Amino acid sequence: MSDAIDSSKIIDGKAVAQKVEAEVSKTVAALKEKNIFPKLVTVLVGEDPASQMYVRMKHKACERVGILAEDCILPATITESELLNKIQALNADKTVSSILVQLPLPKHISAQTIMNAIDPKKDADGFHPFNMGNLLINEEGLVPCTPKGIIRLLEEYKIDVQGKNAVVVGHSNVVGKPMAAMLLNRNATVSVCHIFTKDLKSYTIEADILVIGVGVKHLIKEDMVKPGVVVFDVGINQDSTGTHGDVDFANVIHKASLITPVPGGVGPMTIAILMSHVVKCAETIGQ
Ligand SMILES: Nc1nc2c(c(=O)[nH]1)N[C@@H](CN(C=O)c1ccc(C(=O)N[C@@H](CCC(=O)O)C(=O)O)cc1)CN2
Repeated sequence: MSDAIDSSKIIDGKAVAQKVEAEVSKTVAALKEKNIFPKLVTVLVGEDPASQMYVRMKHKACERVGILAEDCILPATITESELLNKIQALNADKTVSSILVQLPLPKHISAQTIMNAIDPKKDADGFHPFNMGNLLINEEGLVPCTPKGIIRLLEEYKIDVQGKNAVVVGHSNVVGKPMAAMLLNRNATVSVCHIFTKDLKSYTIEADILVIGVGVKHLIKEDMVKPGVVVFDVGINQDSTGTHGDVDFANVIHKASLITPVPGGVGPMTIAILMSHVVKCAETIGQ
């Protein structure tokens, strides 16, 4: 049963993303004074409508903050070695500061092989093993954008992580694993749950901070969380009734102290942080 919603509990990802973008715009303007023109090339393989939409959103964000954006659209039939050649050409192109390969890739291409080929200095997504490795040893440089966005939201809402029980549901390279590392770097006690976890509720019920990104609509119910929990919902599930998160928002909000909505929570932060990473790449390589 869902009662009236207390909007003071809703984490406003759009507003924080705007704040991040305003910071990025200033840095971009300062870089341009020094003849450094940050440029992002997005590589999109195939015609997945969701991926097309995310790439469009990234280009629009580039436009808002003054970053140059270029599209590289490739057919789903491209071979892995052809795609590797394209990445190598972008690595060698001195006008390109960042390269982003939109995921998922078609099944015949190994995403990890492609990530490994991107120059780590141009890796705005933070997926290269060099950048992931640095994250693990608490040398956070270019790190995956979604978990970094969640860290920024924790900071903006002044939520101390140290000593808290943080539960991450999902163990992908894009969200779950880097999220766990970032929380561990901030001295949370971290549990990572996934599809093979027995008795998910026995973990989520202990969470002070709960992050979920598994793509199962409303997996997290009110009875699975404790009062006061802070919830970050990374799930995007589309159906005929609209876009839904992995959390049963209308009911869980009554137990939570803070919670991200879907849409308008974590998603906009992913893109804003990406913008900040493009600038970071440009600063590092001087282009
Ligand atoms: N190379 C990458 N591929 C993928 C990443 C990534 O970080 N790098 N993450 C996801 C998709 N993604 C960005 O690429 C992404 C997903 C969702 C949003 C977003 O803002 N969503 C909106 C809702 C949109 C809707 O209605 O469907 C929101 O939450 O408000 C931004 C980026 C996988 N691939």
